[in-house]
Amino acid sequence: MGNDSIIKIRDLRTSFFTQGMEVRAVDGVTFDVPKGKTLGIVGESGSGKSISAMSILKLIQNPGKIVGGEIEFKGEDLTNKNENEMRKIRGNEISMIFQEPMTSLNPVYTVGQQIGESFRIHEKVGKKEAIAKSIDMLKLVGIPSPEKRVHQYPYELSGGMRQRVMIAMALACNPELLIADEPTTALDVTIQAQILELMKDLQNRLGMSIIMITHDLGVVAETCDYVAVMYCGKVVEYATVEELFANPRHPYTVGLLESLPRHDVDVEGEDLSVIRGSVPSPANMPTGCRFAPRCPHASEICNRLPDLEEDEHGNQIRCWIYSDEWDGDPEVKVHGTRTTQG
Ligand SMILES: Nc1ncnc2c1ncn2[C@@H]1O[C@H](COP(=O)(O)OP(=O)(O)OP(=O)(O)O)[C@@H](O)[C@H]1O
Ligand code: NI
Repeated sequence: MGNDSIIKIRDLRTSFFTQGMEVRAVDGVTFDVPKGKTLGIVGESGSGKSISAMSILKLIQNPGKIVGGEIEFKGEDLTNKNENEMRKIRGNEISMIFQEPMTSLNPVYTVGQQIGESFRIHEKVGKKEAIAKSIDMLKLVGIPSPEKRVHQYPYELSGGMRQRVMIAMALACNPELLIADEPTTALDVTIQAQILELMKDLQNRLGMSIIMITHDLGVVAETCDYVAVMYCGKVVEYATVEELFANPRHPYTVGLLESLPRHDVDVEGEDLSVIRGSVPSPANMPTGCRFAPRCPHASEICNRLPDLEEDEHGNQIRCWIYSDEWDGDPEVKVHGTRTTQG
């Protein structure tokens, strides 16, 4: 990967300090986003996906704090930048789409004022030109009658329209990196498919890189080139989307895939295989592999924390099974970590 990455995250750590305790929301996260590609970040609720994204933009607020690591964007470490420098990067070189469009759009400004603000700040254009450019953006994201819509307020639009406006805002500055945090979760499936299609199309035309945060593996399969699987603030597996689905290595990834409803087999009356147990609480975090208490293959060595190691395919896996030191069932190493026949 290396040099053709738009952003390289190295050992990123973000913690919240509450009630005399350190909650390590992001606990040593490492990943790259190759230029012009889409990286999906998946994982159960609370695994640190959104906090990772907010850390990249340095939007973490008290009692949260980035406590370590590097965020190398176009060769520069963002962790060293001050608020002024970050403001020039946000909504310019890197922009973000948040999950809930209604809370991210300002109810007292028109669509055009909000999209246009980006042009006025970053390109220093006048009011009229900003509106004209906003209309172009609305066209780009497929909003009908943009000349009318540009003067409307957020409450006058449907949920799908508002999410398109959010995308238009995020794209107004022609960002090199777009971070989309569950951009379609709140929308119905038809609109969801349209929005994802639109993002892909815009990526092809504008050449931007995307970080797509989702817990929907269907969305990942449709939109991503690479995937980082997160568990308890750590990346446990990083692979191309093809490899991840065809050849998942980490037992947690396998569990996620096995918990997907399958359309090819009749599962009626059968329990869907879901990962046993639940995510450990921050106060009770295992010191070894975070997934060990839920892992069907856990062995003695899993009491130690495994590193994220690259294998011969360039995939990265944080699991002892794939190391020379593996002391558990040797069969697992040979036949993989699947618990059911695939
Ligand atoms: N304001 C806060 N104060 C204390 N802890 C926080 C705060 N915000 C987040 N956390 C901690 O960070 C962890 C990761 O949160 P994050 O929002 O990144 O999860 P996520 O993977 O995006 O989950 P979801 O899929 O539900 O959006 C949480 O489990 C929580 O322990
Ligand atoms: Ni989140």
